[in-house]
Amino acid sequence: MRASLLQIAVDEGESIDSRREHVASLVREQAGADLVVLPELWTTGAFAFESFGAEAEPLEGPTFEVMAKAASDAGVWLHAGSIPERDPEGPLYNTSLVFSPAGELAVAYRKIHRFGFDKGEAVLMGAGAELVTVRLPETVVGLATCYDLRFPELFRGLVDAGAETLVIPAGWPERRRAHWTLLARARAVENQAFVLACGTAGTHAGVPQAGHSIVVDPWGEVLAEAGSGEGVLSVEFDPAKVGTTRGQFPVLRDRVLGVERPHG
Ligand SMILES: O=C(O)CCC(=O)C(=O)O
Repeated sequence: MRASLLQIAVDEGESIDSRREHVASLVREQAGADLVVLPELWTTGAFAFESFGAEAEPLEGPTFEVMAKAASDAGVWLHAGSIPERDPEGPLYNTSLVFSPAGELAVAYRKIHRFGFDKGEAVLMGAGAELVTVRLPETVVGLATCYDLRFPELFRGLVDAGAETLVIPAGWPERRRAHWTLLARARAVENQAFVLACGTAGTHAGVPQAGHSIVVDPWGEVLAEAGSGEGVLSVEFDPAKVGTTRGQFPVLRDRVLGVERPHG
């Protein structure tokens, strides 16, 4: 299976319409890949809190339309990163969109863990409440977004739902790059799954981004890692390695559930 992670920057001098077209053309250049992945909130920038409200879109808004077409033009599965979604009935959400090679929406995932403690996304957006997986021809993909990476129980839930490949778009800051690579490898090792984590390049809203998109195999080996600048991280991997790793070193089988917590 071949995946391309598009590590793009959010150039504040470029309009969002123009960025959509530019990203769509990068997706089209990946024709021949099986899966293409974009970062988190690449229309606004994950830290451009003040533009979330103004730039939020309905699920089937302009980013949806442009990305659906790009997926079908390229004939690829497209994880189109996330958008600030405006739910007409509720709050904003940080919502990831996955399109099939026919350009149809396969699944949408609303980020469960919002980042910022008492500020930013944590107060401006609602929390998703559902784990989401999607079956591709070669593997079952489990979805998570950026800060979700810090919460292992979410990933264990995805594995229990059948996930073999964990795809994580992000706008992770450079300041905590060491956590990003460490946690990506930890999620791969503990879940015996592939991790495809696509970060953002450059600086937006004054926050330098880590970049360093990374692909890790179920044994924890790094198959590919980007630098900090813009670029395409392309990688070939064998999804069957999940089954062989889980069969030969059956850690997941040894889970002990429901251990009592200490009292007092
Ligand atoms: O957890 C972190 O250090 C970064 C998380 C983040 O930037 C986000 O979720 O947008």
